[in-house]
Amino acid sequence: MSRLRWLTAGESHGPALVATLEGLPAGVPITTEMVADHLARRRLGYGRGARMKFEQDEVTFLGGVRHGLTMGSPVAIMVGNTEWPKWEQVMAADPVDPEVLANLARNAPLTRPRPGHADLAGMQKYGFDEARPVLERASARETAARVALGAVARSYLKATAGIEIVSHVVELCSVKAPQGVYPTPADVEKLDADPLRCLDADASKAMVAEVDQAHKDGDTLGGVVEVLAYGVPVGLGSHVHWDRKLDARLAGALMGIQAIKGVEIGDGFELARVPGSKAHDEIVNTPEGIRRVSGRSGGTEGGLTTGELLRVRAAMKPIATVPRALKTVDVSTGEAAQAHHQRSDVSAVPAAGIVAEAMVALVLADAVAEKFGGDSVTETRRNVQAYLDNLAIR
Ligand SMILES: Cc1cc2nc3c(=O)[nH]c(=O)nc-3n(C[C@H](O)[C@H](O)[C@H](O)COP(=O)(O)O)c2cc1C
Ligand SMILES: C=C(O[C@@H]1CC(C(=O)O)=C[C@@H](OP(=O)(O)O)[C@H]1O)C(=O)O
Repeated sequence: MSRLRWLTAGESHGPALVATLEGLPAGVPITTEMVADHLARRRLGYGRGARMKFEQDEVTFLGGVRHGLTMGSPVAIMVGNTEWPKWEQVMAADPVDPEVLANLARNAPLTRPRPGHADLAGMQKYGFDEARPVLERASARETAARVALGAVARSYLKATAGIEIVSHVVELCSVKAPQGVYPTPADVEKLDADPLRCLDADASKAMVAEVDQAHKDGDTLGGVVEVLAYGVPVGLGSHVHWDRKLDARLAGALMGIQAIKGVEIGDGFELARVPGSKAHDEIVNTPEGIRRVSGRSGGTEGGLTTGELLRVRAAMKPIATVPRALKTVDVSTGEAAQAHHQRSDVSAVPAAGIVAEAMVALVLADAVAEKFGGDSVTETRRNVQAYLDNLAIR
C-alpha cells in the first residue's frame, strides 16, 4: 500500500505555501534550483493573468535535504507568496483591529459568489458570510506547492527507475492538436517555449487566437492536457483491490486538481465507442520481448502498469472568474447581482499540464516506493534492476 505521504498548506494571499513529503529514501538529488525551474514552468502559458507576471515563487527547503540530496527524513518546502506584503492585515493569522480592517478596500466582504468556484458551497458548508476564507484555499495558487513536491518525486523516479514525465496541451476550447502525436523528454524545451505548450505549431497559433478572442469577449476557456510517462516498468499498482489500482489512483490525483472535470486513461471515452477488436492492444513477441502493437490502454491493464507508454488526459473547464461576470445572488441582501471579479486568468491550461505532471509524478513515486522499497536510492535502484532481470515472462 501507499508508502509516500504528502500534504500542502497555505492560502493564496498568505505569507507562503508549505508542502511536506514523507517516505522517500535517502540520496534523491534535489536542489532549490530544480524546484524553482518547475515552478517557473507552471507560471508559463498564454492567457494567464497579471499575477503570474510578478509572482516569484520563492523556494526554501525547510527540511529533509542536505547538500542537494534527500536524507530519508520528511522533505519540507516553503514557496513564498510575493503578494503577501499587500495582504498582511487581510490575511493575518492573529486578530487585527476591526477598525483597521473596515478601512481596507482589499478586505471588502466578497458576498457575490462566483458560479463555478468554491465560493458559495464553501460559505454554506463552513458558515462564512463571505467568500474570502474559501477562495483563499480553493485557489489554484496551492498547485505551486504540489509542483514543488512533484519536482522531488520526478527526481526520485528518474534516479531509481529512469522514469521521465512529459505533458502537452492537446485541446484548447474548440482547437484540437493532431491526435496520436506524443512528445518525448527531448521535446520538453520546445514545448516550454511554446505559448500553449502544444507540439503542433498550427494548432498552437489557433489556440493563441482563441485566447485572444476570449480575452476580447470578456470570457474564459478550458482545454485538455495529456501526460506521458516514459520508462514505467510493468507491474506498478495492482489488480487485487480497488484502491491499489494505478489507473484509479491516477484518475483521483488528476481530478483533485482545481478545474479538472474529466480524466481519461489512454483512449478513455473513445474506447467506449469502438468494438473490442479495435479497442485493445494486441500482444506480440518481438526480439525485445513480449510487446503491444498499440497503446490504446494508456499503459495500464487491470490497475497494473503494462510497461508500455503511460498516457493520461485531463479536461479543464473554463476559468470560473468570467470577466463579463455571471449571474449570482448577493448573499448579504438576497438580491440578484453579478459575481465578483477583480482579475483572473483567461485560460490556464498549459499551467494545468505542469500540475498534472506533478500529480502523475507523485502517484508513480508512491507506486515505485511501494513496489521497490529501499532506504537509499542505491538500494531502490538495485531492487528495480533485480525485478526487471527476473521478470517471469518477458
Ligand atoms: C493553474 C490554474 C489556474 C487557475 N486560475 C484561475 C483563475 O485565475 N480564476 C479562477 O476563477 N479559477 C482559476 N482556476 C480554477 C479554480 O481554482 C477552480 O475552478 C476552483 O477552485 C473550483 O474548483 P473546481 O473547478 O475543481 O470545482 C485555476 C485552476 C488552475 C489549475
Ligand atoms: C496565483 C495563482 O493562480 C491564481 C488561481 C486563482 C484561482 O481562483 O484558482 C485565481 C487567481 O488568483 P489572483 O486573483 O490572486 O490572481 C490566479 O492568479 C497561481 O497559479 O500561482
